[in-house]
Amino acid sequence: MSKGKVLLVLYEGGKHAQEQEKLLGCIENELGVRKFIEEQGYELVATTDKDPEPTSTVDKELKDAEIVITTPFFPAYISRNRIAEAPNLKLCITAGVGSDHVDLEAANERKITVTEVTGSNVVSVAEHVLATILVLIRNYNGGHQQAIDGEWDIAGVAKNVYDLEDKVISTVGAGRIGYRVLERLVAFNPKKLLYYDYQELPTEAVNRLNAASELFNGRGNIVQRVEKMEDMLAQSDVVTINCPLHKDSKGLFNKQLISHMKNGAYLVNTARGAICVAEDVAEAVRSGKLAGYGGDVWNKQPAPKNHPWRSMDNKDHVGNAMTVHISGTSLDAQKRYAQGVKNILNSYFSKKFDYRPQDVIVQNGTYATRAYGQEKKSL
Ligand SMILES: NC(=O)C1=CN([C@@H]2O[C@H](COP(=O)(O)OP(=O)(O)OC[C@H]3O[C@@H](n4cnc5c(N)ncnc54)[C@H](O)[C@@H]3O)[C@@H](O)[C@H]2O)C=CC1
Repeated sequence: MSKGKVLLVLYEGGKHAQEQEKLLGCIENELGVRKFIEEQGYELVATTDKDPEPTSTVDKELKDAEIVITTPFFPAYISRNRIAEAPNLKLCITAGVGSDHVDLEAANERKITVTEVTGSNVVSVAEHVLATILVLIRNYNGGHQQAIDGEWDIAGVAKNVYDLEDKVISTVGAGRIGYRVLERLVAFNPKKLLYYDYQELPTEAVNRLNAASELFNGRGNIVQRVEKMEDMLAQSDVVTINCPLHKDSKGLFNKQLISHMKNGAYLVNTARGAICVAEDVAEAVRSGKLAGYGGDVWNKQPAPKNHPWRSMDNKDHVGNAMTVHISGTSLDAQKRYAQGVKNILNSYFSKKFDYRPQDVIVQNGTYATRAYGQEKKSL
């Protein structure tokens, strides 16, 4: 019987892979799973060659791969066409969180299991959200640029510097990351913390945030769920997006929705680039409608050199806080999701299929989570 094949698609580490052995998420270090996979009698094929369909190495190897491991940081799109050309495919594993690069409907039709390492990088992302908000509202880039350019124009920087304290901050999506963002924001004494999510936060989770704000800031009752997105946006100084990419959230933040935001608000997106319409966001920053946009996710990754978010800025050149897709791949997160991938592989190889319930996105032809759209029913 021929060996089963595991296909692993990761980004290139180059010299960094030698310099930093903790960089498990790059192709050279292969999440540290090669020995384990080969001990199970499987073949491991690792590649960075994921585009274009249908002539890439990914396409060639999918023809007989049983398992495919991909990562959101360098997404190999497991499209409907690729699934159709992968007759042996049984399991997709996301090394990280967010499996929108897999066509979940097509996976369900084939009863392919799609898993991810839920929670492995939610703190990492929440910290990056806070950092991005602060870079923007503190006009950090403006001050730093002056410092390294030998300038000293205080007014030129201060005119775009605000405190986060006493502001209204909202999250689109109050799941594992969205909630951790709200937790961390309490320390900044916000006026209100709003969320928009078709899944309501448990009462105890809301009470916990309000109690913390009462304890630290002397003001409780700051958390509110807003039923209508536009109402939330109209009162928010800062909006952070923390929902998955699916058919209802794709292109959600377009010119029309952005028009409901406060003039001079900040928008932070560490969820998925395609939740925002790239050119509409760039135009909102250029026009000053948005005081700034920041995040680490792009609608195409790697982002082309001429992507509008690489050059967009406002008249004071302080409206852009973009980074490449790194928030969920800190070295701490890589250690967690590499271990999580190994645990999922073990559940598969052992034929127990005893995956952690929270790691399963789709299985046996149905959704195992409600996070990918309101109408999705849990198992
Ligand atoms: N930048 C990065 O490195 C990372 C990005 N992510 C992204 O963040 C997303 C969220 O991650 P988690 O919080 O762990 O997921 P989660 O599943 O715990 O929470 C997502 C929440 O969004 C809600 N939601 C779904 N569609 C919505 C919509 N249209 N409007 C409002 N809320 C909606 C769901 O009901 C759920 O409560 C992931 O799907 C992924 O795309 C996750 C990890 C790393």
